[in-house]
Amino acid sequence: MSAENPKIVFIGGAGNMAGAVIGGLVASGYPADKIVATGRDEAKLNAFAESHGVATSNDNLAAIADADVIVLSVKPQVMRELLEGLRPHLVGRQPLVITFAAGIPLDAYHRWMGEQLPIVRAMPNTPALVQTGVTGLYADSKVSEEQRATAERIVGAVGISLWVDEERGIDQVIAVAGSAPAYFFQFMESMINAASDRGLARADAERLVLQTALGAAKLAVASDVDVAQLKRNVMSPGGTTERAVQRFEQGGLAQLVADAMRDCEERAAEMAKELDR
Ligand SMILES: NC(=O)C1=CN([C@@H]2O[C@H](COP(=O)(O)OP(=O)(O)OC[C@H]3O[C@@H](n4cnc5c(N)ncnc54)[C@H](OP(=O)(O)O)[C@@H]3O)[C@@H](O)[C@H]2O)C=CC1
Ligand SMILES: O=C(O)[C@@H]1CCC=N1
Repeated sequence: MSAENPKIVFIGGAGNMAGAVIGGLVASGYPADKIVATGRDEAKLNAFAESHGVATSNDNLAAIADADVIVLSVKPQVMRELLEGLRPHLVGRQPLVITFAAGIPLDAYHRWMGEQLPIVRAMPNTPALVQTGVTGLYADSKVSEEQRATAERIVGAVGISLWVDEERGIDQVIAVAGSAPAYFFQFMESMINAASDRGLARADAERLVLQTALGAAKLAVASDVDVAQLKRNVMSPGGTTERAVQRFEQGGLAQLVADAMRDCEERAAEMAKELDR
């Protein structure tokens, strides 16, 4: 493996998640000529090559032939068929494999792909595209320290990362980070719709809501105090914010969020069970 910049082949590379990571990697200065994105849809691949400056291919086998790192980023439901096709071409080889898929345990990859392979489960999120991603990482003892460092370096180029000690930790990362951009988008969407229903021009509502979300997140990251205190700092006694926050509390927002996160985590475990049916 080229220690400096390993050749990374993203299978499913023009999809949402891998596309975001590739976009963030290239923007971080990772050489585009060390990245290949594969897929099946030629038009989509051509558009991706054009916009990201990386090589693309509809031939997974040719693409992985000299790969140092293979990133798996297809939907979980098509993973098994994909990997059983790759397996004969990986005999005697040990590229580092990194998988983004939710709900597929490491032992399934070893069964489908080859027991010898070093495999890292990574759970990124789409803000990787703007290098503000979060990635949970899990590996077993087949993965060397050097390979762990390589995985960490790749995802580290698109945001922060966190190793979890147990595989179940990846499902917790899904609930709190992998799926979570969608929670915030949903909240923003609801605010934009409500403001627009109340007569604010939609474009203005969008601008104000997005900037407020960005400002709140930046402030929380930069601040020494916790988010509960930052919330209180906005709430004047008897004022407007207090009234809005009371409405959230009466509506059970905290419990609703906790239930949604539990559902998310449980779905990951359920997906793992579905593999064996
Ligand atoms: N989206 C997200 O926010 C996150 C997703 N993930 C995980 O990432 C993985 C990908 O999800 P996501 O990006 O959303 O899905 P997408 O459907 O956007 O991307 C999957 C890509 O896989 C390609 N593909 C399908 N079959 C093959 C094949 N046989 N060979 C090569 N490419 C193939 C598709 O390309 P084509 O159309 O050309 O077939 C498609 O572009 C999933 O396993 C998901 O669990 C993890 C964290 C967050
Ligand atoms: O919804 C999903 O299953 C994937 C995994 C995390 C985000 N998207």
